[in-house]
Amino acid sequence: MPLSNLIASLPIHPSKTHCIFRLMRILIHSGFFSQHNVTENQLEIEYVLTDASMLLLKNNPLSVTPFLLPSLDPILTLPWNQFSTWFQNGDSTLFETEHGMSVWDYIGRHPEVNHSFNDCMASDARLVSSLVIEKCQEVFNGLESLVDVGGGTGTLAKAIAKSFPQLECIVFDLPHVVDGLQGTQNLKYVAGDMFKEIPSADAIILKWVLHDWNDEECKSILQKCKEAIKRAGKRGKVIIIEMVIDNEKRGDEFVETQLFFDIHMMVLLNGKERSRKEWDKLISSVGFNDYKITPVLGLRSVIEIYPQ
Ligand SMILES: C[S@@+](CC[C@H](N)C(=O)[O-])C[C@H]1O[C@@H](n2cnc3c(N)ncnc32)[C@H](O)[C@@H]1O
Ligand SMILES: O=c1cc(-c2ccc(O)cc2)oc2c(O)c(O)ccc12
Repeated sequence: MPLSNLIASLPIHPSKTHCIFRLMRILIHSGFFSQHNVTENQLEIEYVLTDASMLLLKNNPLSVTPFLLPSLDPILTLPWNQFSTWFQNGDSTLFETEHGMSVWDYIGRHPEVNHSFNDCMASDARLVSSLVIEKCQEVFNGLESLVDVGGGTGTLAKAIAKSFPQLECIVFDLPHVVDGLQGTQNLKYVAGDMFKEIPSADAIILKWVLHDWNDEECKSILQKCKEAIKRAGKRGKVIIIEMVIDNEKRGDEFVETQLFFDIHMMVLLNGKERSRKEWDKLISSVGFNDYKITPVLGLRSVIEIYPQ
């Protein structure tokens, strides 16, 4: 779209029209638009969407807007003002300093936030599911049963159950997340607490769960996963979908986004993004002796871990 059309189609005051060129200039610089033509006349500059901005379109089924918009909610932005207080008190997160309780208690007590959080996660899971199914088919070969632990409202498990109809899938999450949700022929919902007991299966999937917790909590979750796959009788595995911070192999902007997400986890959830070395230490500390990292999901990787 030429700048002249863009200005004409926006409901802005005439005194502000010159600001659109400057806004578009920084959006080009940050990769959300590119310039289609070369011209000396600003009003004739034509802008086109990039891969990044395509993901923000409302009518794109893989749109990430439902994930990004809640991030601007004051419930999530106000805790960022608490760094100074938080560094001097004993609270485990800045979220707790701001709201007086953990994210999980807050979500459990506010149904509208529970709803928006689950939508946010479902939006991310839609994008990741399409990539996992397209690029990681072999991860699911030979499996008969799978539990998506902390699987939210089941977006990822539903996509896997549909693509692999021989696979019996369970979405396991807290009662306020899964109660009342309807399963399908090869997918059911089970409510419970992953720190107590996880249903048995050949494989456990943990997408965006471990980065919510500290190392000790992750060890307890992985221990419960190990017991669950042992009870199923086969060798089994745990499939983790998370970031692997790898400064040596990745570009600066890529690592910067991962490091920023790490601070997001510090603000909200006493969790963290882990480097290759930290994953290695965590995985081996729970007696998983073999693992494979496949970095095919943009900022995230598929990490398959196997018990002894
Ligand atoms: C960040 S969300 C990830 C959701 C989903 N895996 C995804 O990536 O879209 C973490 C999930 O863990 C669940 N969770 C938190 N504590 C849990 C517990 N003790 N037992 C089971 N699930 C839990 C939350 O309810 C939430 O759905
Ligand atoms: O990006 C997020 C946001 C949240 C979140 C949203 C709404 C709330 O009231 C609290 C937290 O939680 C996240 C999360 O648990 C995660 O694993 C990744 C990203 C986010």
